[in-house]
Amino acid sequence: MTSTTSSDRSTPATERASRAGGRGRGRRGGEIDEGPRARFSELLPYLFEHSRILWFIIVLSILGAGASLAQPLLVSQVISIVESGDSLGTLVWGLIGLVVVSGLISGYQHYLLQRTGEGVVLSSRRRLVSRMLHLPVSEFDARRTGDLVSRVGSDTTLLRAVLTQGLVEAVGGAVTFVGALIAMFIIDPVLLGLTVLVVAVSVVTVVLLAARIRVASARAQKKVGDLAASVERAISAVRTIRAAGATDREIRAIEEDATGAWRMGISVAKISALIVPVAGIALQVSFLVVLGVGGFRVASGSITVANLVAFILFLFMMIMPLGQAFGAITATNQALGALGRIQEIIGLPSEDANDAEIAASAAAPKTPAEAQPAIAFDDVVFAYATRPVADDATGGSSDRPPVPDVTPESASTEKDSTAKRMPGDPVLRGVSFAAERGRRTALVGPSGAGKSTILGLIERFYDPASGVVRLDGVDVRSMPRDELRARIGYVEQDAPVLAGTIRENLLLGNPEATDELCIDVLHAVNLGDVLDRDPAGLDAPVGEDGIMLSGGERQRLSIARALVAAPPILLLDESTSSLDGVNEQKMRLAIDAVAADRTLIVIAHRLSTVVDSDHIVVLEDGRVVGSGTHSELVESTPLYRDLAKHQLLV
Ligand SMILES: Nc1ncnc2c1ncn2[C@@H]1O[C@H](COP(=O)(O)OP(=O)(O)OP(=O)(O)O)[C@@H](O)[C@H]1O
Repeated sequence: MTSTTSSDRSTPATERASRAGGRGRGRRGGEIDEGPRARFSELLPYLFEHSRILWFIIVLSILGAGASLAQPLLVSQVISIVESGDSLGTLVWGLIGLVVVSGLISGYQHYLLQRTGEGVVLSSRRRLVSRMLHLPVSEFDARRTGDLVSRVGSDTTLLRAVLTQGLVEAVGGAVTFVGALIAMFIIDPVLLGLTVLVVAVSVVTVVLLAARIRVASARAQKKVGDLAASVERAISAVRTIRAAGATDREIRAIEEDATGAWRMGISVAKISALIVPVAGIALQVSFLVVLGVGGFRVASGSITVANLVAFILFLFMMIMPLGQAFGAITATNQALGALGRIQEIIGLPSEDANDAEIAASAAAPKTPAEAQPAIAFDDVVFAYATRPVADDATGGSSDRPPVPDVTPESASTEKDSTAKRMPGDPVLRGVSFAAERGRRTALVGPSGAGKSTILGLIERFYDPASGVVRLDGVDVRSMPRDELRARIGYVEQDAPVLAGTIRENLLLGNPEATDELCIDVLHAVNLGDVLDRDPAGLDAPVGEDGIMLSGGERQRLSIARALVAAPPILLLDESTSSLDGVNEQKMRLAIDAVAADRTLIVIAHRLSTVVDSDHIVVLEDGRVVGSGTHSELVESTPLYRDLAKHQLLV
């Protein structure tokens, strides 16, 4: 493992790189692109999921439109009857009834739309989260956690607006619009001609502005992602930041991101502020034109007063849906901006996308499983994929991270072990070793030698560029990942304790585990006393990141979590953090208990943990430079001898 802090460990490589280069994109003035964009057709599947209810809402809005359209006709009749001095009879009641019915329809429709909007948000979140948690681990190396969280929390909510702010209502609005247009044509085609002229100008303006809304909205969402990433970074490292006296600097940096988000939000607001009054202005200008010209036409006897009133009411009805349509255009464009960010993740291949292909090319076992070591590495070469920081800086691109072109030849090129490794250079360069079944194998070597990477390849977080990793003689690439991982317990270096209770942590890998098993395992790793501390026992909370436990307890709880699943093979990446004598002793006893009946591969930073291992593999700069028992290695391997000397073991 590299000597990073635990908070660094949990943050992707490109973020670390971008921090080093000046804290990322928001700071590099001017280079903001609008990121991924979605097409309208990509939005449709989300709407089609609710097609039944949407059809029902459309029918309701057509009914509502009919009820609204009937009102001016009734009003016109009322005026004519009043003018002729006849009795109004039931006409007024009919009018009142119509107003009530259209109010009820619109209220119910509004509720259904909100509900369906929430449904769209829910399904987009489901798809996004399900894909996100199945992405290859390398994707998380290259993306910012806060930005991913913001896609789930914030971008998805913009999809709701498509429904609640118009798209479906616009369908009913279209009926009202067309109905009003026809009625106005019948009443007075000349007045209608003038009205259409005014309205056409406003429609063209809105269409031109709409495209800019989408771009501005996508930028705004991306800025919100930046903000979330910065906040996540500051909160996850809050202690380090406080201790370093960097709180105010972090606040300023976050404020910069918040201001960036605000600025983009203002851009959206400015464009929509242009769109919203366009409908109002269209209404006012057409109203004035109709009133002025209509007055003349009434005076000249071309139309009656009752018809002019009906025309004006229809005019309102025609303009109102236009406002809805403008709202729908704005909301849809905003949603498409957000959908681009959602689809970017959903469109990424999942971890197991190419598994069938890879499995077909995997090496077949040559000897029966029983005769094979539990884990074997055969001339394994591996390099981490590189992704330019700029990509991350634009919120990540949908391109796959470039896979480095590593060949066994390039990997075996003799290199000074002190030479600086460049991104994309192999981290493992022809590693071969075997971990025998039921034995304890230790991996030791300087920081950055590639020890944790080896465990990552066993778990298939990554696949080798060449060479084979075998489990019981079978190429791990030919096994379903679930099956592979079910046979292996993995305790990461500084393994995270999940916020929640002790029980929730223990049941992570085995939800069926009984309380007895959990308690036994806690005792096995010397954690029995945490149960006595809180009357809640297994249900005692551990705090965010296990903050209510000591460093040593957190490590042992992580081991206990792996043990509850009773894996035949356990990979243990010992923490680099120093433990006091008592804790180290407890840790050693825990490892002994763990090793008793299973294959254990342990990465040891303290040689004292591994001197009595059955087999020790010494790594340096991605190569195996020695293997054997402690006493053999002290004799045969200078690097091991030095390490042992440093740690006062010889
Ligand atoms: N996710 C990653 N993306 C890119 N490079 C990585 C990643 N993880 C590790 N590396 C690099 O690979 C090299 C080997 O790292 P690894 O963590 O395997 O070393 P290690 O021997 O376990 O170190 P340590 O003893 O400090 O934990 C290091 O140079 C490290 O910077």
